[in-house]
Amino acid sequence: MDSKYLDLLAQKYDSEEKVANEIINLEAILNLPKGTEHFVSDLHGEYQAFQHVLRNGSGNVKVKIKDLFKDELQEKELNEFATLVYYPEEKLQLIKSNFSSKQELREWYIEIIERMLKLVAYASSKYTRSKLRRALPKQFIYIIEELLYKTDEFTNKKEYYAKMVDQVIALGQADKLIIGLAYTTQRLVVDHLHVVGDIYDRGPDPHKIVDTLIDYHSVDIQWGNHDALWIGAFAGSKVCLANIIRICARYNNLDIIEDVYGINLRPLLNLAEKYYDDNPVFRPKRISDETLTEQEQLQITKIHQAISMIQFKLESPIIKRRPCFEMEDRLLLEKVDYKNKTATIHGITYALENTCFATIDPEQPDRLLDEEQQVMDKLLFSIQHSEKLARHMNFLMKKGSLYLQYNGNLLIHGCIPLEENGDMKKMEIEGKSYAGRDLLDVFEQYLRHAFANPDETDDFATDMVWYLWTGENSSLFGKREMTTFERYFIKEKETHKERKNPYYYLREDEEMCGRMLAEFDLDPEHGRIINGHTPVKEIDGEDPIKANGKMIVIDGGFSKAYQSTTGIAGYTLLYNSYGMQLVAHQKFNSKEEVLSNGTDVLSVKRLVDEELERKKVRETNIGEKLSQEIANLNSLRKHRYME
Ligand SMILES: O=P(O)(O)OC[C@H]1O[C@](O)(COP(=O)(O)O)[C@@H](O)[C@@H]1O
Ligand SMILES: [Mn+2]
Repeated sequence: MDSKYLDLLAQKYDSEEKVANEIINLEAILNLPKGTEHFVSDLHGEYQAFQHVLRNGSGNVKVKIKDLFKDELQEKELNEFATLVYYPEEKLQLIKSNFSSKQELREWYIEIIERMLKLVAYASSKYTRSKLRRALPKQFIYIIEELLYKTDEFTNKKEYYAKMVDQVIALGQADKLIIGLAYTTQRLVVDHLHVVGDIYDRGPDPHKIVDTLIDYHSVDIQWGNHDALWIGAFAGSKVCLANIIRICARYNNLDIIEDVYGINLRPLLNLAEKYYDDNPVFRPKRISDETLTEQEQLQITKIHQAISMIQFKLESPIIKRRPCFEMEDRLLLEKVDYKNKTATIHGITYALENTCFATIDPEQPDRLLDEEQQVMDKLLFSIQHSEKLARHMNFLMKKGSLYLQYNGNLLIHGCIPLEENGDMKKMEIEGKSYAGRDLLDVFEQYLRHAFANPDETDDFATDMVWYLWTGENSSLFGKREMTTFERYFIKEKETHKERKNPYYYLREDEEMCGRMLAEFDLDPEHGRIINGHTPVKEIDGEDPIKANGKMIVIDGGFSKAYQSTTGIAGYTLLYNSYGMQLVAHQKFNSKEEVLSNGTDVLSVKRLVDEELERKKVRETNIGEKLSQEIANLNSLRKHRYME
């Protein structure tokens, strides 16, 4: 071992006892059961539903409550208590309004505090005390620890404990203590969270999800295609920017752009008002409850058209300057016969409907009008100067990656591009050929380069981020082409089809999954691939657990827009020391509903795999790091304190 490193270590552990202490501590931790990992994906802006699964730990909180109290509490009381743990602030208000006397309330407090303490003790039983301490509400650490670790076999301290709780209540601190204990429980049931992509688009509150993740105790993200699109916009890609605005308009979410991220849409609106009219296919999708006025709908419809046409125009020069993207098929504006309103695609001529080509010069269909150019310049400037967006995108970059190997599993949003015969699909980039893991690594390098150089807007790296959104070989997209243009303007459904990469049927095969795991240096025998991106249609009998459990697809439709296709409201995956369980969530209506009638979203658990022996920290990624630390400490001990 490097002697300089030992010197540094010796500064921290400046006596043999200190070194020994730390070794004892770490060795002991290695023998604890592994922490619970929680996987979610395709959240698509559905903050409330996401909050709910986070707060109930995908049903884990309820399990713990039942374990502890099933003999003493009725079903209704169990549910009430669970709701108190999920939404302590609101539930406390509701419950407290039912008490008529102070005495009644006081008795209730005593009972609930006792119950909460039992729950925290149980939920933390597989963690160290120091980990529990970190999860406790700061202002109550001392009191909670006293109450949690009360060992009063000689009953000398009975009154002392009772007085403590009494005083908490008398001094008006009971609510805060209960709230703190509820959040501690939530935090303890999930040790680490994985978000397997697609936080953004379609739903109303992606920013609130990111804010929650920023404050979350332990999290990583595997970017989804929609997340990459937002990163791309912030990194300077105008075509990515046009796409995010288009999708926000389509789903009636322009306030995310305008109010949340502070981007002025006025110039775009002016342009839209000037060139566009009503158009049925560009009307916003009605997925939010609030009703828009006719005037507002019309405005969005016009913006939607304006930004879509800008998007189509912006795609063209990129396709032309990047032959390696092999996207010439997508030069659709050039395939249009503007006089006859038809387009010839793959040799077939189709009539175009609901067109909005007012800003198109048929001679140069991809030329932006000066006005369009100016609008995009302004939009790009303000998106790149949005402080809030900067904070959110920096976070996605810091915690995110294209894929992740974690505790033996491969986490990836979309796919590993494959040939039909199962070979890794090759892509030629700047004169070099890449496939499999190398391809994904080079994609990630470009994305990071683009992000680090926001002033370069037309360079290869920035174009590459757009390719990740829509290119055939993109591991995030995984389809032959994105048929946005066709779906707006052509009636014939055959043109809407987006052919999937062979990965999506090959992943049903166990051996193929093993090959992909091996490509990422993971053990095919024990590892699994955790995927998002393609909604699993339970409604049609599709199984999210594929390839004999080697492949788990957890896109179950948090996105309300997709729930009618999937038939459920999202999957989450839990991986604790006993094994893996997939949880299928039923439709989540609202927090208010949970609060008022105590009903929880019914979740159905399915066992993916049961460990024969409980998995320990030693066998995890963190365990590996700790073992390395132990080795270093042993070497310090040997070379500095024993020789
Ligand atoms: O349902 P919408 O809003 O039209 O979006 C459809 C588009 O979204 C995509 O499915 C990509 O989004 P996902 O990553 O959520 O699948 C495209 O392939 C498709 O063109
Ligand atoms: Mn996706």
